[in-house]
Amino acid sequence: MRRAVEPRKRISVGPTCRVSFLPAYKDRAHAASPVPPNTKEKRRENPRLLLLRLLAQQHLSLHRTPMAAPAEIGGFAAARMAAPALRPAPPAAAPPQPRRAVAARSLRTSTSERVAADLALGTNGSLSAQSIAENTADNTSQVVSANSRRKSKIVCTIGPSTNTREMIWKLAEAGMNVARMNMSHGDHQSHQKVIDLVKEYNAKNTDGNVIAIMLDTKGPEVRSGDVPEPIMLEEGQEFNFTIRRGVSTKDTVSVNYDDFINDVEVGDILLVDGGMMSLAVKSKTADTVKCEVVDGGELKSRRHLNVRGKSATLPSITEKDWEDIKFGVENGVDFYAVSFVKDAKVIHELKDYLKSANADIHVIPKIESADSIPNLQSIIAASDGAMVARGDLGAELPIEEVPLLQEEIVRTCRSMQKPVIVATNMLESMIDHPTPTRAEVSDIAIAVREGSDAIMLSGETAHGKFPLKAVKVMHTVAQRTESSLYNPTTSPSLVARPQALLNEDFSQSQLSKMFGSHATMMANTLCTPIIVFTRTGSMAVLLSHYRPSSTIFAFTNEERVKQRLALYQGVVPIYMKFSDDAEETFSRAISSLLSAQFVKEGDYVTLVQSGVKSIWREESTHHIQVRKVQC
Ligand SMILES: Nc1ncnc2c1ncn2[C@@H]1O[C@H](COP(=O)(O)OP(=O)(O)OP(=O)(O)O)[C@@H](O)[C@H]1O
Ligand SMILES: CC(=O)C(=O)O
Repeated sequence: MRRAVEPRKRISVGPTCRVSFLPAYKDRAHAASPVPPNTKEKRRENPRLLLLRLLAQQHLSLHRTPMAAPAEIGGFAAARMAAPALRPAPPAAAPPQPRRAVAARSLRTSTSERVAADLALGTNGSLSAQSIAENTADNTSQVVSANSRRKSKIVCTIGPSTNTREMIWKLAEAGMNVARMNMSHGDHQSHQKVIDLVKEYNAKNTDGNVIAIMLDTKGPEVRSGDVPEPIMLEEGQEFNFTIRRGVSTKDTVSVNYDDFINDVEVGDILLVDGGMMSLAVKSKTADTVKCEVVDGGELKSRRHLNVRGKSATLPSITEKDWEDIKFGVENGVDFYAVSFVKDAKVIHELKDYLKSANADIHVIPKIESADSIPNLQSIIAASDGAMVARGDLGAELPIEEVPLLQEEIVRTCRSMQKPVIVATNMLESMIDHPTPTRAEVSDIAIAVREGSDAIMLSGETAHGKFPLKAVKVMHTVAQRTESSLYNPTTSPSLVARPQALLNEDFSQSQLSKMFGSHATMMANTLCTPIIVFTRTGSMAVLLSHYRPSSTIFAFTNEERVKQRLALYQGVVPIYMKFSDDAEETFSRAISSLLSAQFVKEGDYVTLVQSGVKSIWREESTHHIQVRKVQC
């Protein structure tokens, strides 16, 4: 059954119709604005008005033919030149138009010779410029509902507290977006169980709650051996680490790495569990490192050891990691989080392997090694995102560097349009307590404000006492922080971006960027969610990069793409088969959003349709429409 979008008929209109739309919108926009509309000067400053006029005069959508036609560039050049003329025209040039003519609901530009804006007219003639302006200005409820969806994604580490069917379901319902399996713990059998449970959940929940699977490699980490029970380390006592296997006494324990003896020097500081305990190296024998405890505590089984300021000389991907990577390929996981990456070479090596194995798995390097910092740009450029792995980062480098590095890594990923995860200790106290510290709450808020795509829970969900409460706290804090960030009327940077883009070359990717930016502005201005149709995921990723104020509902006909998009900020990925008939596809998409109660009758939605494999037509197309949802 085809339903859900308002039937419409397109009419080509000239500039007068565009002008007729603007005064009605303008008056309404001013009515909602704190600035009284009583002078032309003040009208000129109204960002909403300026934006709407820009959109209309730039003939918003770009229609690309496969060959880059000079006319396309001309279209944009014309738009640029038109910009100064956007100032309010003298009254004589902007006569009031009949309200019936309205309807800037569908703004479309062809950049062939015909450069025209198609303005859609509702068949009942009811959607006037005034009505859309009213709807926009009085659209508070839609803004609230569209924004009430959390945009930052939550990664949960699955461990003994959460590796059951019941807990995976509850975590998903509480807000988990990505399930992380740490290959430093457990075995393939236990991880297989988790993968199967997550896949079962995904198969049963097809309405937008998608859980991606991330396999986190152990990497070249140095760990102490198993101990039958925790060993208490007291400040000032002597304690030894030996490369002999299976040793566990009250003053000596094994390490799993033979070159530990060579990597460590007298005077080094050894950190246990990222600094929870520390020891100073006093002397060495052929197989044992003798230390004095600086900060004591309980040494449990398989604790992580770092040497302050040094990376281990092990290869970034160890033999165990290759086994785990193959396990990931067999199970079709969505992401690898790769531990202790030092340079881009290892990313290329892994990607080459994945290509040869025909495995479409994205690679997220964990930035945690001291050696990785000088190579940050090239590592991220070679990858599909990054994780700020603050635990080891703060052990290999001075702890006070962590916030600055976090900011830099987030910024670098954002500039390359790659997703970034901030990880470790986010709600550490909730491993044992049902409420977080205020500092932890602020930490989440900072990660969200910095623009991270995802925030991660480790021990909180893996072995903590309150895994569900931790997810709920993370959800609530992220959502509250976002509500202070995504206010279209106070986001001037969104208005500034296109000008920067105009200075770039008009390659296909630049046009896509410009289009994504415009679509974001349009959705922000009209306070609508965005619906994007994407076969490869790239336009959804681009829209996520521009951080629109409302949700991005990304419809894709590729399961892999749907899974992967679960990590991206603001994106709700939904699988759907595309019809050959674009209208049919739109209608089905709106119907599924209606039945999942993501939208309701009367809401406006911004439909974004673009890319080289567009559903709209054969050739590459960029197209934006705003439509009203009707049952
Ligand atoms: N699959 C698992 N099986 C058993 N215990 C686990 C599992 N995953 C995690 N844990 C427990 O939860 C703790 C926190 O998990 P996390 O993933 O942060 O590991 P980690 O060892 O602290 O550090 P890293 O993230 O650097 O590998 C672990 O130290 C371990 O005790
Ligand atoms: C996540 C992780 O491995 C770390 O923070 O060290």
